[in-house]
Amino acid sequence: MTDANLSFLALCVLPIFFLIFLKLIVRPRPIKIPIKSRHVFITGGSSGIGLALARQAAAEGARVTILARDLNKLEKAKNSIRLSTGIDVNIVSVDVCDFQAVKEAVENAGPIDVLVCNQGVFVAQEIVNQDVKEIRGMIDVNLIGTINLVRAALPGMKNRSDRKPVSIAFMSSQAGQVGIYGYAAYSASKFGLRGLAEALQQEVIADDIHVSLIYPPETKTPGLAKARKTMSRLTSIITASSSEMEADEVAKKALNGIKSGCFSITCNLVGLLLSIATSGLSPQRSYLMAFVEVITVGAVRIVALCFQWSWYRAIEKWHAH
Ligand SMILES: NC(=O)C1=CN([C@@H]2O[C@H](COP(=O)(O)OP(=O)(O)OC[C@H]3O[C@@H](n4cnc5c(N)ncnc54)[C@H](OP(=O)(O)O)[C@@H]3O)[C@@H](O)[C@H]2O)C=CC1
Ligand SMILES: CCCCCCCCCCCCCCCC(=O)[C@@H](N)CO
Repeated sequence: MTDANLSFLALCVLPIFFLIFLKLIVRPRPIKIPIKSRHVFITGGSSGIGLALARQAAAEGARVTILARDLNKLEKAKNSIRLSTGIDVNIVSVDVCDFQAVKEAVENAGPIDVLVCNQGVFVAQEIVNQDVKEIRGMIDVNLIGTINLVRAALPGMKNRSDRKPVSIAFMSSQAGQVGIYGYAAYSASKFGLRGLAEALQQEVIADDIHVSLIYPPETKTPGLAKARKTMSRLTSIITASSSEMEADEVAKKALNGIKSGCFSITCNLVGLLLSIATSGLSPQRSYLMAFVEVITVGAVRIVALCFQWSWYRAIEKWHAH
C-alpha cells in the first residue's frame, strides 16, 4: 500500500467504521421523551432550579406538580408561575425524608411521566468541623430522599396505562463528579446519586423508563446565596473553575436533556469536559458523543491534571499564609 492510501485509511475509513461500530453498540438506544400534556413531578420546585424547571415545563404544556416542605413558598411559587405563564401547577407539601408521606403524595398526584428529583440542601464546610446533624441532613435529603421518591413512584410508573417512554431525573452537581474542598459531605451525597442512577437504569430499562443525571455548576439560587454566607474562600476559588449560571439556563439544559433521554446532562463547557473526564461506565446513548469521548479522553485527562495542579497550588498558598 502507498503512503497516500495508508493515510486515507487512517483518516477516513477507520473513523467511519468506528462510528458505525459505536452506532451499533451504544446502549440504551436513543429515545425521545415527550412532555407536552404529560405529568411532570418536580421536587424542590418552590425555589431556584426546581422553580425554573416547573415554569418551563408548564410553558411547554406539561401538567406540573411541585413538591417541597414549606407551604408558603409553594403558594408563592404557584402564583409566580401563574403570573408568568397563565398556567396553574399543583403543589404538595411533604418532606422527602418521610417515605410514607412521599408515597401518599405520589399516589394522590396521579400517574407520573417525568419525575425530577431536584430537592437538595448544601452547606459548605470542612468535614471535621461540620456538625454531624448537618452531614446527615445532606445525605438524608439529597440521597435517601431521592431513593424514597424513586421507590414511591416506580410501581405507578411501571404500571402506567399508556406505553409511552417515561423518565426519572436526578439533580446532581459538578460536585457530584469531582470532590471539592468544603463539599466533602455534599459531594458524598451527590456521588451516591450516580451509582443509584447507573444501577437504576439497568433495573428499569425493560419498562421503558429512562434515567437522567443533571450536573450543574454553581447556579444563582436562594440556596447558593445562603451557602455563600459561610463558604470557605478555598471553596469559592475551586468552584470558580466552572462559571456560574442562571437557574433558567440550567433548567433549559436539564429539560432538553430529559426530553432527549440523555443519561449525563451537562450545562456548560467545563461541564462537558468534566463529563468526558469522568465518563467511566456511565451509559452513553449518542454514538457521536461516544466517539468524542473515546477520541478526546486522553487529552481531557491532561486538562484535568492541570486543574488539580492549580487547586492544590491554591490550597498550599492558603496554608502558607
Ligand atoms: N445552586 C447551585 O449552585 C447548585 C445546585 N445544585 C442542586 O440543585 C438542586 C436545587 O438547588 P437550588 O435550586 O440551589 O436550591 P434551593 O435551596 O433554592 O431550593 C431547594 C428546594 O428543595 C426543597 N427542599 C429542601 N429540602 C427538602 C426536603 N427535605 N423535602 C422536600 N423538599 C425539600 C426546598 O423547599 P423547602 O425548603 O420548602 O422544603 C426548595 O424548594 C439541589 O439538589 C442542589 O444540590 C447543583 C449544582 C449547583
Ligand atoms: C477536564 C476537567 C475539567 C475540570 C473542571 C472542573 C471544574 C469543577 C468545578 C466544580 C464546581 C462545583 C460547583 C458545585 C456547586 C453546587 O453543587 C452547589 N450546590 C453549591 O455551590
